[in-house]
Amino acid sequence: MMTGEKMTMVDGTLVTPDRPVIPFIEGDGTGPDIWRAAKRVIDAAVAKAYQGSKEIVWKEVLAGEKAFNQTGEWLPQATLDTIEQYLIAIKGPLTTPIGGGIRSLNVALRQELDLYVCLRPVRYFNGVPSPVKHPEKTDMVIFRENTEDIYAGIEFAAGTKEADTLIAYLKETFGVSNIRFPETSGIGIKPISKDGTERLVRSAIQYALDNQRTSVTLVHKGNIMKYTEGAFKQWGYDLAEKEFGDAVFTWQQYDQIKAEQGVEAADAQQAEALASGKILVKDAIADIFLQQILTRPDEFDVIATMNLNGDYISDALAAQVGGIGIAPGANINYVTGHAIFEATHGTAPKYANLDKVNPSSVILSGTLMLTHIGWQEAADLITKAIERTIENKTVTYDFARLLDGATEVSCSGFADLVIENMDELLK
Ligand SMILES: NC(=O)C1=CN([C@@H]2O[C@H](COP(=O)(O)OP(=O)(O)OC[C@H]3O[C@@H](n4cnc5c(N)ncnc54)[C@H](OP(=O)(O)O)[C@@H]3O)[C@@H](O)[C@H]2O)C=CC1
Ligand SMILES: O=C(O)CCC(=O)C(=O)O
Ligand SMILES: [Mg+2]
Repeated sequence: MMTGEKMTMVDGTLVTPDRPVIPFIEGDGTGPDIWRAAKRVIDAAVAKAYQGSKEIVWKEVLAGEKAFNQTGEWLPQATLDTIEQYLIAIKGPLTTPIGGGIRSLNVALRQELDLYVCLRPVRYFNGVPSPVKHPEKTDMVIFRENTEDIYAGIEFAAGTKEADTLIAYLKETFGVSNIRFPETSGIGIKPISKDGTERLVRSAIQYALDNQRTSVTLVHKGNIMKYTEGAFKQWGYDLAEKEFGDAVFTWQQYDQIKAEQGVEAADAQQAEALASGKILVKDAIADIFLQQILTRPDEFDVIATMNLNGDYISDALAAQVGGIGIAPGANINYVTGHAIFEATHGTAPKYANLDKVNPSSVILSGTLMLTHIGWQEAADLITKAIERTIENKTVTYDFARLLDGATEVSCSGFADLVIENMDELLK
């Protein structure tokens, strides 16, 4: 049996041995198909980039249907303990039933390991069919808060003792009178904290600085949800100015200069700040943001937002660059070093075990993982090989159905071609 070593965090820096042990969760539905394909591509890229001097030692951990069938538990403690111990993991999608049954295992993993950033980069790959005229103008990186919001799962079904008690408490103690149908209302709670906002916005701005990005947009519905989403915006601006000082220029500063010195002075100071390379920290209300990412996507760069907005925005932006088949993601705690890499999409159950769907989202989540552990050469090799495979119009069904002259290949067939194209690139 192959032996490997644990990844470690030393003085805030991730240390990667040459043979790191990385736990993986296969996933439900199409998970096994796409995971098998992605694993082969990741292994091939590492082998080719480092000629055998580095290798990932995979360690399977169970979650979802496979875990339930084998252990009677959906998310065994042993899985959490193993990821906790080995720091980094990668997973296929896991099923969440609608309206009842178990709560999301995907969300549980993020909460249990306190993976507070959901990082979802959205970029265009040349040749991918897209519903917009200029998909290449979409190049954004979503920082979605991953532990709070309505997504925390604090909700009570209509007609239960808990819902009735909460509704009565709201009415009697706070004088709440606008629950339209109190007898038949379910109740959900939306916690948004200063701590949670600050660590998310801090990570987004730091990312923008480290990756030569130009702006960070705080996306919120703060006009309506004032003390949750509105507070997110306020805490975000305050954090930017307090912790990043001269490295940023905010719209809050712009408004202040405008109020004190007029619009021309504000425009001039903003122009000067941006010309000197400062990051612009701005905000957008979520509804107009969803219009503007379509009408003027080049005005947005890094996006910082709360959990539910981030969920919607991820799929909307993925569509602009060709769909969910090519949308990678990572759940990260930058302080402890824990991270779980996973596609943006779900289990697509109707395609399970057909060897059909696009494995790119999990493969590209693998490149995020390789970048995260410092193996950039292997990550770049995969990205270039995917670019070439798509340019050759050898694509899975999702792209083939929209692309004239395309050759449709299977999930595993796409992985084969990506691996072949790595060899071509290395010639
Ligand atoms: N992080 C996770 O593990 C996530 C889990 N889920 C869970 O997944 C389950 C199914 O969710 P659902 O809402 O149907 O969303 P899915 O993302 O699973 O699928 C929706 C549609 O997206 C397209 N699609 C998804 N994956 C691929 C792929 N790899 N290649 C090409 N096209 C793809 C398919 O479109 P088409 O029909 O047009 O071919 C599919 O029917 C639910 O239980 C949900 O809770 C959902 C999101 C994230
Ligand atoms: O956990 C789930 O089932 C859905 C989660 C989701 O859609 C997401 O995180 O993007
Ligand atoms: Mg989603």
